[in-house]
Amino acid sequence: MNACICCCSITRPSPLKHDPNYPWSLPPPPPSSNSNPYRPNFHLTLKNDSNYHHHYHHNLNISSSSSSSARLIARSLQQPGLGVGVVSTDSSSALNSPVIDEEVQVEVEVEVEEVQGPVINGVADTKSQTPSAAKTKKKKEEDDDDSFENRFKLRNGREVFEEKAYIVGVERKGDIEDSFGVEESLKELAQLADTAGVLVVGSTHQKLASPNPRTYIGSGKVAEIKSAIHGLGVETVIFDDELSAGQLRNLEKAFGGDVRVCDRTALILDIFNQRAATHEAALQVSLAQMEYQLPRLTKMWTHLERQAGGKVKGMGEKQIEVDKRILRTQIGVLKKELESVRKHRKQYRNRRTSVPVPVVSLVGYTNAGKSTLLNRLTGANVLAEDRLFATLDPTTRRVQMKNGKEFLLTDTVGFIQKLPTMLVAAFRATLEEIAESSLLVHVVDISHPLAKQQIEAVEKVLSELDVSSIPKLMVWNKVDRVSNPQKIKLEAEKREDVVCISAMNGEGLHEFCDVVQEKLKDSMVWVEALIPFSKGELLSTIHQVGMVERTEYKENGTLVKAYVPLRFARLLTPMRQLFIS
Ligand SMILES: Nc1nc2c(ncn2[C@@H]2O[C@H](COP(=O)(O)OP(=O)(O)OP(=O)(O)O)[C@@H](O)[C@H]2O)c(=O)[nH]1
Ligand SMILES: [Mg+2]
Repeated sequence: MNACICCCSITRPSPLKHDPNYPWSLPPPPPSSNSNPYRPNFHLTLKNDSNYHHHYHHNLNISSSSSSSARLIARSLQQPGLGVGVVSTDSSSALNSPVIDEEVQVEVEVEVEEVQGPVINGVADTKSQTPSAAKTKKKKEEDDDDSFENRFKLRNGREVFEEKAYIVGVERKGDIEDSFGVEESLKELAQLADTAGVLVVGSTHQKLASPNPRTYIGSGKVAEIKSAIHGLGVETVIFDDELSAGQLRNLEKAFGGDVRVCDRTALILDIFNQRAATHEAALQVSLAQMEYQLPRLTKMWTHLERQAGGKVKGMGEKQIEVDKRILRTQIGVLKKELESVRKHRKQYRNRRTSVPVPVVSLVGYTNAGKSTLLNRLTGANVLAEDRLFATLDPTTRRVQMKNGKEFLLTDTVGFIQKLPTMLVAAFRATLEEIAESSLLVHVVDISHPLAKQQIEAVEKVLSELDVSSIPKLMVWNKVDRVSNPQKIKLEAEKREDVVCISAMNGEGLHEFCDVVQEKLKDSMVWVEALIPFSKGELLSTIHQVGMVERTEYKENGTLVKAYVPLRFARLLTPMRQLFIS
C-alpha cells in the first residue's frame, strides 16, 4: 500500500476527517499557549517498517493519550497525498467502531512481539538462533536503533524524524524562462527539504527536451536513481517540479518498496502546514492542500477491490468519485470559513487605519531578511531564522523615528520561484493587504548568488497582485555578508530607489528611514489649513503622520502647510475651506 507521499511529520489533523475530536472549525487558541494552538500535541513520523511503528507509539505515548486519534493518524498514513486523507462515509463510521484497523493491528503485534524477539516486516521471526548469532544480531539492532534514534531532530520546538531524501531536477533544453538553472534550483530544493526536516543524501538532474508523460524523467534515469536510493537507504525522492498523479504513482512503482515520491509543491505545502501559526494561515494551507490533493485522488480504494478478490470491480472508481465529491464540498466549506475570518480581519484593519498612519509593507524572496528588518526597527519579536518560509502571517508594527514621525511596517510571507499556484491563490488575500499600503519595500538578500533571479521572481508575483500604482523602494540587505561591500554600495548609488542596509548590524537603517519618509511624501498631498486652537490633537496628528513644511500662529488658529496622507487630507477639508475663504 502506498504510504503518504510527503515526508515529515503530520502536524495537524486534517479538516477532511470527520473526527469529533477535530471539528471543522479549528478551535480558538488557548489564551496562555505559546505553541501552535491549532495543532494537536502529538506528532508523527512516516515510515512503513516496524521501527517506525515502535517510535510511532513512543511518540504518541509522550503527548497523546487518545487511541482514537492514533488510529485516525495511522489511517491517514495510508492515504496518498500530503497526509491529508479523505475518509469516505464508510471509513468514518469505521473510525467510530471498536474494530481495529488492519494497520493498527500490525502495530499492536509488533509491540507484543518485540518483547520476544526480532520482528521482520511486522511478523515475529520464530526461527531458532544460536546464542552468538543472536548476540551479533542484537548488537546490530542496538546500532541500528542508535542511528535511528539519532535521526529524531528537534525542529521548531518539535521532535521530527529526519527522513533521508534524494532530490531530482530536470533542465529543459532551450528553456530560457528558468533563469535559476537546475543546479541552483536543486540547491534551493535541498534548503526547502532542510526546512521541512528532511536530510538530503543525494541528488541528480537530467536535461530533457520535454518531460516523459509517464515518469517525468527518462527510463534510464529512473533505473539510475533506483540503484542509488537503495544503496543510500533513501525513504523519499523529491522532484523539483510538480508531478501528475500518474507520474507519482508510476515512479513509486518503479522505485519499489517503501520509497515515497513527492514534488516541490508537496514539500512547500508541508512546510506551510508545519508553520501555519494562526487560524487563517491554517485554513489557507488546508485549502491549498485539498486543492493539490483533488486531482491526485486515485488508487486509494483499489485495496478494497483486492480484498474483495476483484469481485466488486469498479468499486475503487466509484469511491474516488464519492471522495472527490466530499473533497469538493469540504473545499467549499473551508472557503466560506476563510471568507468569514477575512471579514473579521478587514474590520479590524479598518479600525486600525482610522488613524491615518502610513503603512509600509515589506515584501521579498523568502529568507531575504524581512522579519529581521521589522524586528530591528520596531523591537518586534517576529521569528527570523535561516530557513525558508519563517513567516506566513502578516505582522504590523509601528516604527517611531527620532524626529517624532511614525509609520506602520508590515512583514509578509516570502516568495519563491515555482511558487505553487494554489498557494499563491490561497495567500492572495493576505498579500492583497499590501495593496492598501503607501509604500512597498522590496527586501533583497544581495549576498545571495542568485539575487538577480530572486528579484525577478518577486517582481513576477507582484505583477500578478495588481500593486503597480504603489511607490516602491528596493533595499539591498545583508551588505555585511558580501565580499566587496564598496562595489555593491557604488552600484546602489548609481541606481535610483536602492538603499544598502544590514538588518543584522543596523548599518544603513537611518538612511533607510529617511528614504522611506521621502517616498511616503510622494504618496501624500499638499494641504494648507487653519487648525483652530481647540483642535490641538489634529495638529499633533499632522506632525505625526505628515511632513510639515511650515506653521504660523494666526488669530483663529494655527496655519499649517504640510504633506499629509490623502485620507487625512479629506479630514482637513473643512479647515482648508476655512483658510481659503
Ligand atoms: N548576515 C546577515 N544576515 C541577515 C541579515 N538580515 C537577516 N539575516 C539572516 O537571514 C536569515 C533570514 O532572515 P529572516 O528575517 O527570517 O528572513 P525573511 O525574509 O523574514 O524570511 P521568510 O520569513 O522566510 O520569508 C536569518 O538567519 C537572519 O538572521 C543581514 O543583514 N545580515
Ligand atoms: Mg520572515
